[in-house]
Amino acid sequence: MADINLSRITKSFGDYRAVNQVSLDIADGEFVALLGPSGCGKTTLLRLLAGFEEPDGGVISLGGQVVADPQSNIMVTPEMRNLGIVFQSYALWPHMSVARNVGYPLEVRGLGRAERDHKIKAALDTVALGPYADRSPTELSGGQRQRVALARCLVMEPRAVLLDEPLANLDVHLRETMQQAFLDFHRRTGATMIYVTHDQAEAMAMADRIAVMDKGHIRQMAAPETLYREPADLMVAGFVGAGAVLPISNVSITDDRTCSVRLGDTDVAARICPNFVRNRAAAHAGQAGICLRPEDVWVDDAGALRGSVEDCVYLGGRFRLSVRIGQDRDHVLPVYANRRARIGENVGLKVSDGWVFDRMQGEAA
Ligand SMILES: Nc1ncnc2c1ncn2[C@@H]1O[C@H](COP(=O)(O)OP(=O)(O)OP(=O)(O)O)[C@@H](O)[C@H]1O
Repeated sequence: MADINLSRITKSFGDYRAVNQVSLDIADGEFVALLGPSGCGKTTLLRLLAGFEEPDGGVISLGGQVVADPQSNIMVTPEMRNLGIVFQSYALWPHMSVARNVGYPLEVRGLGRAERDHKIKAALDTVALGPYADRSPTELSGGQRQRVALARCLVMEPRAVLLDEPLANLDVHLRETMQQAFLDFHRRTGATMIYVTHDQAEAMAMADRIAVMDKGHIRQMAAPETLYREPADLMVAGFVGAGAVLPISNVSITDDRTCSVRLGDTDVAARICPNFVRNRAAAHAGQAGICLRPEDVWVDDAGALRGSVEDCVYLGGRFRLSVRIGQDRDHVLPVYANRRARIGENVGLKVSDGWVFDRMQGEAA
């Protein structure tokens, strides 16, 4: 397997820049998710990596080999890049058995029967489909078909595996099972994996790091827990995880890591984004925002932050409320509670943590 480096990659379709100056370093064996809303450029970036699209500018390297560099007229074809690709449609041949589907790329390469059979068996065992070798793909469930597609990509011993929304066609229950199958596959093979999705829960559950994309740019690339706890900007804060971002005007910076924020009639201690500390002006220009996650806000009768309950959903073990707060009641916070609340009920809230950042950060991008 190989590391992957993208340096200032740009790709336009007509006047539209689908991928804009994207740089990424992915380590050998890493599982990276490309996450972002529809049309943000995820698939285009994957196609550029695979060699189905040629960049307008920038350099792509796989395992130290430059595979695309328009300035030097380098464009290595998809076949020569040796990448495994798994799409949401499984692209299996219905008239071939599972084993033949998996072994077909080896047949095309001209490998002998014995070597092929050995590799097919190993690949099917990796995705726990050994006993299904003689079946037709039409006799398999959607999840099993996707595992055949994974095995087919594994027999080629690719430098990396690219996955484009591979679970999009599966129902919710099967998606969870398959997430585990992908994780097992990653652990067993140590493959470098790049996984495109617009589903943040899927990305959070599987990836070592997530690159959040928006309008052709990478907004932030970090471990899932860092994206969740320390989003770099408003887009990331809103896209990753449940929570709310409230505009705030009264921020007292305590030190490089913490500050105190006025929320309603109460002061809340919060963590602070390093960019924000450097750009203290943001605090005074009305650009500051606080990101509050539901687990950091609790209903407490003694809480000085007051609001009215708009919604109450039982999650098993606890309730999730939507509480409207603010002088003009113009913000809604997702909040956890131990008891059911009435719609319209006036409740007190306690805030145990928050993340303060510049809401305008990256807006010009
Ligand atoms: N071949 C093409 N010709 C013209 N425009 C294209 C082409 N491919 C992609 N685009 C445009 O580039 C932008 C990015 O598309 P892309 O498919 O990369 O987005 P995405 O993030 O994968 O979206 P989705 O999650 O909906 O698949 C979109 O606005 C799309 O319409």
